[in-house]
Amino acid sequence: MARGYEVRDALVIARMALHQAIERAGPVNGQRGCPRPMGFPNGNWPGYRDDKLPSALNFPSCVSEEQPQLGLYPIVDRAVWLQQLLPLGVTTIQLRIKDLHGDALSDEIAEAVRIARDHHCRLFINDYWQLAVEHQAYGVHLGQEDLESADLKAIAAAGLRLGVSNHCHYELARGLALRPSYIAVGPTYATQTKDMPWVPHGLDGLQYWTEALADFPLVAIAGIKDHNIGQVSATGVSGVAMITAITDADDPESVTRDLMARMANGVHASHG
Ligand SMILES: Cc1ncc(COP(=O)(O)OP(=O)(O)O)c(N)n1
Ligand SMILES: Cc1ncsc1CCOP(=O)(O)O
Repeated sequence: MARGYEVRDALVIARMALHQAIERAGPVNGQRGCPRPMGFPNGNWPGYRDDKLPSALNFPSCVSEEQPQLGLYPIVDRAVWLQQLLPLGVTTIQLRIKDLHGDALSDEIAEAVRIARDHHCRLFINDYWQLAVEHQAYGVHLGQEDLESADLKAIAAAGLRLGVSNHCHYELARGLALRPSYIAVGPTYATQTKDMPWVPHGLDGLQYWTEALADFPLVAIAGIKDHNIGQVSATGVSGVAMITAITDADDPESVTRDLMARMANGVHASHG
């Protein structure tokens, strides 16, 4: 807490530190049981039990030998974007609709699922998990506050993948307990696209998450653009999610090609 963490984060970090110290404890100078000096804990996540959430549902993996990374992960609000972006080689995309209801919403999701299937693209539906299940989308993306209202068991039983948003140690302990298919962490940088009451983690923060969450495909989000995607990618994240860098571009197709190239080349291309 002296470092400015909230109480819940501080408790998670303290548990990680304690368990990591115990795990690393060993003979020092012939004396047994002395904890080895260590820095900030980057593993030994505490098990988190929440009466309102099921645990360890083991959602299917979203990476495979053929598609080992999530890659560039555009987030769009209409199926027509999939028609435009998937032929370019985008292999992961999210449909995040905030302004449709009823049949219009359902039709838009059905259309996106159809296009994604034709292109063998991993389509995650934001929030609308029932419609994602109904139309057999590839996966669902949920925020922390959505986790309690969604029927996570039904999503898992239908074989859909799950991605979860996380912003801090406490949320990660909670999110990890579900064994989701990927873990999104952010904000990496400041963004105007969504109100975020969190201090941006920056590249150092993101690098820390990649070490602390080495077993999970990680997705970075917020404020990621052409000038920083190379460095973001070089931290070792599996996916790089973005909205406005693509959707506000004058030429979204050319920008998407450029972003994919910069991602593939890692930090080298970001200086180009
Ligand atoms: C990849 C990815 N990461 C984070 C979010 C944000 O999701 P959520 O917290 O549910 O907020 P809204 O998107 O519903 O505003 C995301 N959609 N995708
Ligand atoms: C939906 C969402 N969740 C966390 S940040 C964000 C918006 C990211 O948008 P941008 O890529 O334009 O910064």
